[in-house]
Amino acid sequence: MRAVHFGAGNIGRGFIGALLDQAGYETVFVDVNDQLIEALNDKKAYNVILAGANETLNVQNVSGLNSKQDEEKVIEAIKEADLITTAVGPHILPMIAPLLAKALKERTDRSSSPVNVIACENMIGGSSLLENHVYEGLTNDEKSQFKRLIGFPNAAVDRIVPDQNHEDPLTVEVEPFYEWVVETTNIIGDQPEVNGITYVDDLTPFIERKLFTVNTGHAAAAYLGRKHGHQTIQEAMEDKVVLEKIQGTLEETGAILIEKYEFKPEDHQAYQAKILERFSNPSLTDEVTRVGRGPKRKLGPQDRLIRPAVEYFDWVGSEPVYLAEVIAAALEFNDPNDEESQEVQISNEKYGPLETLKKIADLSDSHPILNLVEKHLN
Ligand SMILES: NC(=O)c1ccc[n+]([C@@H]2O[C@H](COP(=O)([O-])OP(=O)(O)OC[C@H]3O[C@@H](n4cnc5c(N)ncnc54)[C@H](O)[C@@H]3O)[C@@H](O)[C@H]2O)c1
Ligand SMILES: O=P(O)(O)OC[C@@H](O)[C@@H](O)[C@H](O)[C@H](O)CO
Repeated sequence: MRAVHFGAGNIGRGFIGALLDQAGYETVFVDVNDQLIEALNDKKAYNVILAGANETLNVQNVSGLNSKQDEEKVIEAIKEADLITTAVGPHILPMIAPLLAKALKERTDRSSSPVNVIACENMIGGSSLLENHVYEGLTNDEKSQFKRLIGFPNAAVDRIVPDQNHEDPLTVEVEPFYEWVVETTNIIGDQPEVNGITYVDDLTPFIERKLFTVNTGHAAAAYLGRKHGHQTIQEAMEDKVVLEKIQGTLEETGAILIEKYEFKPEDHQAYQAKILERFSNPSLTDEVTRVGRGPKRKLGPQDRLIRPAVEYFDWVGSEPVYLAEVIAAALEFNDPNDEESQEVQISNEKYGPLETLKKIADLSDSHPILNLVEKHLN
């Protein structure tokens, strides 16, 4: 079986690539990083170290292509693929869509064999977003052909993979835990057979539980950790003041999730506890700058901070004070190497942080979250 995976980065190599190899796929990684592509073609294998578990997986049957320089080869690989996956980041999905569309058009012109495209990104509806971008340049006939042959099932992926620093650029150290949930609704043809994928009929509770617990908690640790002078998530978790605020934030998102999806409170508490333990994993060093990257995206209306903060008023009927503090810290997150954080800082200076927040988070002038956030702004 053959897979094409866009994004040979941390989650691409450390999670999706590893599971695809175990399931018997030959994987072509498509990326723009020449160092990674050359190393993949040179070695045809790489190591995934399970941090703290004393276990290393050797992932084989892999190769690399550059999405800009090897366009024809990417198209050929997509024509032959049994599965297509991505882990490039939500902002890159629109950029890979034109090449994907071109390749899928050539594929559907010649073959009636169906294929599924699974976006493994931290967002709600990642595959649907990619599908919309892929459909942008299609004629109505092409759209109906795609509807018949190309599935875009949405997914939730969970595994903490920090930024890497090894002599071999392909080696990747990951936490042992993982979860990959795929929605059956939009699958065309057979479900991809990958050990480790859990298929569900409705992804909504799974993606919301993951994004608004793992990623909201992580964002709290990163932004409040940075504010309190910490370099890593592990250091932030050791600071009692920060930890208490992370726990408070998770209680707020938990209250919404329990109410909305009727999760048993004790099950959700166990889920939260497991996540806090994962954040503290002493075998990992996860920089607050990685976890806090892209604050503009993370302050978006559907993302991990604003969506639960806004929903808290309706579902719980009181004020999300911890979420408000994290939102304020996200607005103040200043990493010179992070383009989005710099954009936010420039906007803060020009228009003020509340105006910046209103614009990024698409909030009305009178939204009650604004007053709560203001209390925590320096
Ligand atoms: N790292 C984690 O802990 C983790 C866990 C779950 C989900 N995710 C999600 O997975 C996605 C990737 O995150 P990551 O941590 O692996 O990031 P990363 O930066 O390590 O990897 C992204 C890869 O995409 C490549 N890329 C960029 N532009 C491209 C293009 N036009 N075509 C092909 N490849 C391109 C980059 O060169 C890089 O190798 C994100 O959506 C992230 O939210 C990450
Ligand atoms: O990848 P982002 O930027 O959306 O979020 C940063 C981290 O919270 C994230 O990568 C987690 O490590 C991951 O989602 C764990 O499953």
